[in-house]
Amino acid sequence: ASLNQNNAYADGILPPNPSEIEPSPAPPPPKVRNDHPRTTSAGFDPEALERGVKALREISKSPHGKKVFEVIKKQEETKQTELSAKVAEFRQMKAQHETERQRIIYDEQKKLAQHQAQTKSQMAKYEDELARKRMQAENEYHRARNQELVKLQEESSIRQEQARRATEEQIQAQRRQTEREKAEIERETIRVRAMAEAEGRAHEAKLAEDVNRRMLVDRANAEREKWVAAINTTFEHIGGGLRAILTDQNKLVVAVGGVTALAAGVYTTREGARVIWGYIDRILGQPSLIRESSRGKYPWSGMFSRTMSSLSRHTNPGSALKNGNGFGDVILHPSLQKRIQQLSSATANTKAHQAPFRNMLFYGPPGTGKTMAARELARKSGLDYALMTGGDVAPLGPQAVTKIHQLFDWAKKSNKGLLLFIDEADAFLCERNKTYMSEAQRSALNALLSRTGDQSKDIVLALATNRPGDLDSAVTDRIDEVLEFPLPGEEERFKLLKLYLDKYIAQAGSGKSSFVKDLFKGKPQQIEIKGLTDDIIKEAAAKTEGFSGREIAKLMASVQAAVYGSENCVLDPSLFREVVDYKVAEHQQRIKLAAGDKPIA
Ligand SMILES: Nc1ncnc2c1ncn2[C@@H]1O[C@H](COP(=O)(O)OP(=O)(O)OP(=O)(O)O)[C@@H](O)[C@H]1O
Repeated sequence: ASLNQNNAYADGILPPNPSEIEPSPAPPPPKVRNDHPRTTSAGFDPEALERGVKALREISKSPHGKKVFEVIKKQEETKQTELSAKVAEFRQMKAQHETERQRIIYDEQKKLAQHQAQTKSQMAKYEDELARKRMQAENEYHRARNQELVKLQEESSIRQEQARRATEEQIQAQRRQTEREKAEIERETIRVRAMAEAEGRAHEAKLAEDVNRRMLVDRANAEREKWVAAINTTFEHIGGGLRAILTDQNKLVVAVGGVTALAAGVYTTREGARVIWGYIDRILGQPSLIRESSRGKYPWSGMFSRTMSSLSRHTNPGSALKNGNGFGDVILHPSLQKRIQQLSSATANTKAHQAPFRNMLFYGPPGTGKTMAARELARKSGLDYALMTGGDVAPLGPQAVTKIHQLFDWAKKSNKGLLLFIDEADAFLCERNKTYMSEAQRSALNALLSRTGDQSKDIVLALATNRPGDLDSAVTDRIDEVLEFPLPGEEERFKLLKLYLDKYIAQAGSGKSSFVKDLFKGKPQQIEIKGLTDDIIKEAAAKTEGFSGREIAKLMASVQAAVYGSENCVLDPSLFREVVDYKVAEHQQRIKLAAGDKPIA
């Protein structure tokens, strides 16, 4: 039985049972109270053993002893049978386990195969996808390339078109140039003819003059002889006198003393006059920084011009109201004009109430009428005005500070109050921490700042600049009114064209031009204007978009020159249009050059 049991353990069917491996101990005998235990020195109590031996002896003596052993044997056999059944049962279970394991392995392998098949199909799908994407990318690339090629072709055709247009324009420009040259040659021919005629006339005059000259020479000879005789007589007298002086010592001393005293007197008078004049000039004269002033160089020098201007205002009362709004010859956008008018009346009232003046800043592109507006503003507000240019300060070097103080001292002397207009203010009043600014310039700016620190009752400061952003912050802080002067709009250009047409062409050679000019230089030739309607001028105003007031004035001066260069001094629409077109092309060319473009050959 123990052998079978051991086999079952070895097969792993039965778990080892300690109770079965060790023989089960005999049931413990009933405990008897031992009041006097006999124990050895090692603590062993042999009493229980003795009781067991006694019980075994009793069993062997008993008649049923044999039976007891047999019962035990039978019990042992029953136990072994049970154990064999259990072993068989465990073997069956093991077989079942094996079957189950095989099934699981089979299932696992099946799953693995399925998984592999799935992976394979996914791989195939992925590769297919990749191939499709590759094809798509290739298609995209081809399409982009095609587009690029199309674009390049388009650009090349545009370039060809531009080149064709440029060539056409060049041909046209050359044609225009040829026409202009032809006109020039014609003009030159007329001029040469006129000169030849003039020369002929001059030759005739010369011949007549020769006869006159001969007569004059005869008369002059007679006159000369008369004078020579007179001089000879005079020198004879002087010689006699000198001889008398040299021979008489007293007379010689008196003569030498007299001449020396005379020379010393002349020298002293001349130097004294120079010193006194310098002093008067310093006290009363206009500072050198002022380029133009309504006060004149000396207090008395403006009298004549003031009288003349008031006379002309009386004889020609419309002169100040030329553009129909009482603003002289200045043509501005109505809103700007209104603002300046308000400012001038405010300034006039300020002066009447002895209140401090307000400083102004005019900014905008060059030639838009800033200086003219400042002059008009001063005139309308009843102030004197003085004009200086910021660019004049730097060349003065260390003297600039003195000159600035001199300027403000002079300005303070005006009884009416003075509008000090500083043109190109950015050249002088630019940011102080700029590296290229010299020490002298910085000091001059500081001098101006110190003189304008408080609100003044004598001086209105009006600054004009094309670059307001460059001004020093301390300067802009002193500004009360800021006015922008934009390029003239179409309506303003029309008015400007009419104004300068009237000034340079209609009035050219008429009695309205300056009296003094007429007196000394002779009248210019009168120009005849034919068929120049308002519509043609409006057309020119539309074409001259982007022109400043100065450019329009120059355009009309060019029209005047073209008219004088023409055969009969007549201004007709075709000549007017020709000059306008030429000037517009010139303006465009200038803009292109300014933008860094190359000029068209
Ligand atoms: N608004 C305008 N009305 C009439 N004429 C004008 C006007 N603007 C400019 N002009 C003409 O241009 C010339 C220059 O004008 P002005 O000196 O007033 O311009 P500006 O703005 O002060 O120019 P800059 O900034 O170059 O000093 C004038 O003499 C005048 O012939």
